[in-house]
Amino acid sequence: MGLVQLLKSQFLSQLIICYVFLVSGLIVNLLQLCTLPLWLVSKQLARRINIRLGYCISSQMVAALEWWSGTECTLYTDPKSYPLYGNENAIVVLNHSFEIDFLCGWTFCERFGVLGSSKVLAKKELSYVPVIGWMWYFLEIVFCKRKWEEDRRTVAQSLQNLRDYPENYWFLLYCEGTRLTPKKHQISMQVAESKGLPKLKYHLLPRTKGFWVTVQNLRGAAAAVYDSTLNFRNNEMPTLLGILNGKKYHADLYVRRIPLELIPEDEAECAAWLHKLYQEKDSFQEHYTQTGRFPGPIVSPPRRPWALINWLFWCCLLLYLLGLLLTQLISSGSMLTILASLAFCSTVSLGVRWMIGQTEIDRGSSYGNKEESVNI
Ligand SMILES: CC/C=C\C/C=C\C/C=C\C/C=C\C/C=C\C/C=C\CCC(=O)SCCNC(=O)CCNC(=O)[C@H](O)C(C)(C)COP(=O)(O)OP(=O)(O)OC[C@H]1O[C@@H](n2cnc3c(N)ncnc32)[C@H](O)[C@@H]1OP(=O)(O)O
Ligand SMILES: CCCCCCCCCCCCCCCC(=O)OC[C@@H](O)COP(=O)(O)O
Repeated sequence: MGLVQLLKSQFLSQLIICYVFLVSGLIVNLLQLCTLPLWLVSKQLARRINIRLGYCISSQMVAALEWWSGTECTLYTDPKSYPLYGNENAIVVLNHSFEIDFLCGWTFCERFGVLGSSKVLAKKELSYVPVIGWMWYFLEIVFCKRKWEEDRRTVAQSLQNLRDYPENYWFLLYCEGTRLTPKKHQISMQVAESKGLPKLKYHLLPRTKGFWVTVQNLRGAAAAVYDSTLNFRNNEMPTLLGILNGKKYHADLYVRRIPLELIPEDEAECAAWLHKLYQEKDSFQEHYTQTGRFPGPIVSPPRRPWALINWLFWCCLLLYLLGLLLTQLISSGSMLTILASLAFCSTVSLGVRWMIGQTEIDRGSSYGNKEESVNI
């Protein structure tokens, strides 16, 4: 193990990264709160400011993936579609199989300049996660309870609000609705069987209602669906803790651009279209397993320096302030202050560990896990 790798694997290095993320994140959340009065005066200006503030948070995680862990992200796509990426609104359909799939998604957003404005249909529980969840309120992320009776109206309304969004965005949909586990897969395939649908080997059966409502409400605002299939080399199952440890992974993403006009308007036809899409995605994963690559040419966008620059800025600022604080603390010699500081460090460490837990499949929800949810 080299010296740099040893440094990356140290608890102290990781504690510093977490401290910078948490404190800068809370500062940004506070600044976002301050933009509230601006929404009444100029909604579009408030949105543009929040896009940049949001970038300060999400790009730190991207920088950790790209620059700290050195993870490589390869894009397989049609070179004719490539110039459109980042220059139009799009609905992204991505497989939900990995703990850091969202982070790889963010990395591609960063490389095409839409990280600050990127959107997702997220479970409501994530809105309570400090920093990320709070940031999402101001970025008009669409939350759902994964209960269609309650979601159909709120999700449609939130999507309508995005129609006049001032900057290009990608709207991410994990149509499976939850991360893949063997048990969820087994139950999901029972549902597929009961519906007379072919079984999927690598995906859960997609939930079609969210996709249909998204396509219908963003028709005319989004130009295309980006069908995206992600996998990692060497059968790796990457984790956020691995990234913080400086472990390098290699992500491969296969993207097909499908113009929105090609997607049926009728709900049942749209559902059938999505099921067919997932059967195709399954065949791409099979191809990847057999050959170690996706079909088509590689057109990879390079890393940009902005995420790293933002991260270095926050590190310098917050480590300087921490240094000042520690100097005062040591010179004061007060046992109480020293104990209070140790308590602060433990809180930061436990707080971020809890947030990382949100990304862990083993601690995932029971959604899609219960036999009673199968309508056979
Ligand atoms: C060039 C580069 C291109 C791309 C780069 C890639 C990506 C970058 C893009 C953007 C990045 C942006 C942000 C990323 C950052 C962070 C994101 C992090 C996480 C957030 C993700 C989540 O929170 S996922 C969870 C929430 N989302 C969803 O659930 C979406 C999918 N769900 C739906 O659409 C649902 O329909 C719903 C949520 C709208 C409603 O839920 P409900 O449970 O009520 O669903 P349904 O009514 O659809 O379900 C009932 C039907 O399902 C059948 N059923 C029952 N049991 C099962 C089962 N176990 N499996 C499958 N199906 C089941 C049942 O029979 C019903 O069938 P019907 O025929 O009646 O429909
Ligand atoms: C600089 C790096 C510092 C790292 C600090 C850690 C920050 C943690 C950020 C938490 C972000 C939370 C995003 C989680 C996304 C996710 O994957 O959610 C799962 C849901 O889709 C489905 O949930 P489930 O039904 O449980 O499978």
